[in-house]
Amino acid sequence: MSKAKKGVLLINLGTPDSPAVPDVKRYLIEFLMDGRVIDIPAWRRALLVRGIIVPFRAPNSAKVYQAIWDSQTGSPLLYYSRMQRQLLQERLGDSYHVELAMRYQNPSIPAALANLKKKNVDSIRIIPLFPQYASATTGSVIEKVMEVMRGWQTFPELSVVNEFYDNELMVEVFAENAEKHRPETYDHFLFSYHGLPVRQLLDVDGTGKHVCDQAGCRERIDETNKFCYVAQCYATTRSIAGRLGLKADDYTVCFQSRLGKTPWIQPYTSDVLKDVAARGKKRLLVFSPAFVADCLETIYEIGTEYATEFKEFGGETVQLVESLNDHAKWIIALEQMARGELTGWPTSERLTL
Ligand SMILES: C=CC1=C(C)c2cc3[nH]c(cc4nc(cc5[nH]c(cc1n2)c(C)c5CCC(=O)O)C(CCC(=O)O)=C4C)c(C)c3C=C
Ligand SMILES: [Fe+2]
Ligand SMILES: [Fe+2]
Repeated sequence: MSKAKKGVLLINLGTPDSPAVPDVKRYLIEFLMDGRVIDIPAWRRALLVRGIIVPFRAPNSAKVYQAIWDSQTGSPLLYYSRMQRQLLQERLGDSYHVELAMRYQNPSIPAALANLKKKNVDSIRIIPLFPQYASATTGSVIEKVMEVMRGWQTFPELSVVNEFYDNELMVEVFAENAEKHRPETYDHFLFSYHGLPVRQLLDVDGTGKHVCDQAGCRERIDETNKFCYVAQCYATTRSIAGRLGLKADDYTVCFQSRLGKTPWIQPYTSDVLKDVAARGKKRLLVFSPAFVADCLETIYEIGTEYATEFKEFGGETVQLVESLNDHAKWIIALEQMARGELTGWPTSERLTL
């Protein structure tokens, strides 16, 4: 008789099945029809997404996906995610079964959960692959898992790693990857996180009125703002900057990938690029610690688009710091999360950063 196993489910955001326009359209529709991503009434979302955003955006997105798509390995996000799953399975050994899913498209969450069910696992540890908690990412993953499992008759023990923004090994890998580029040869550092509409943060403290600048989210993280994406992004930044010995003046935190006209978290990366170029900075080293794998947002948006913009503003170089990808220490961090050695809940000591 085979022995009982523990289940682990890694979940990242998702990528199209191919960079062809119909596949990119299907991906964008599933992604942007998620009410946690475009958080407006369903009928308005349907009109906006199906009638305006997807028809206009898909051809251009497809071109960008074609630019980053590898002829052998396909989407970088899926390639590194598969590698992370494989390496984690090797570290955990036979008593664990590790599945990978994407919130949108494939491999799907229903398929991964069906595999775990077939294995009759004792427990499932869900690890959304987003260091900082956001309703649009981790929240959406949790909601989808709940929706799929609703019909199950028996439930294994369930747990979720909500966030790992202050994971020491993660910080160490970003710092080591930066050191390969000789940070002393750069004159400024950016920490560019994926942005969010500001209204998606209003309820992070349960008041419905949260305002990051009043709550001090850029300066500290504590019991009052522990679920705030902005507070977690700044906390990650302080940890990486501290590990590299950077002073507050040496770096700027910014937020990229704005979509639509509503206010998103500021400062926007484009504005910061303009500002630092105007201050005479020529060489930028850019961290992207909202992602655990290189993807369209790092390789193309930072490595190509922002690099071009910075040159137009008078700068010279934008160097992206490689993401966690298949780094051995990152796989150990995943192993610790999978084994429950790190719950993802910050302890009181870790809260005072
Ligand atoms: C921290 C992770 C992410 C957050 C937060 C997030 C929010 C968010 N994203 C969009 C719209 C788009 N994002 C797109 C790509 C994309 N986004 C993330 C991660 C986060 N998104 C990743 C990892 C990727 C890349 C996937 C890949 O295949 O490499 C895209 C698609 C590409 C494009 O057309 O630009 C869109 C659209 C919104 C609206 C949002 C918050 C509400
Ligand atoms: Fe995104
Ligand atoms: Fe905040």
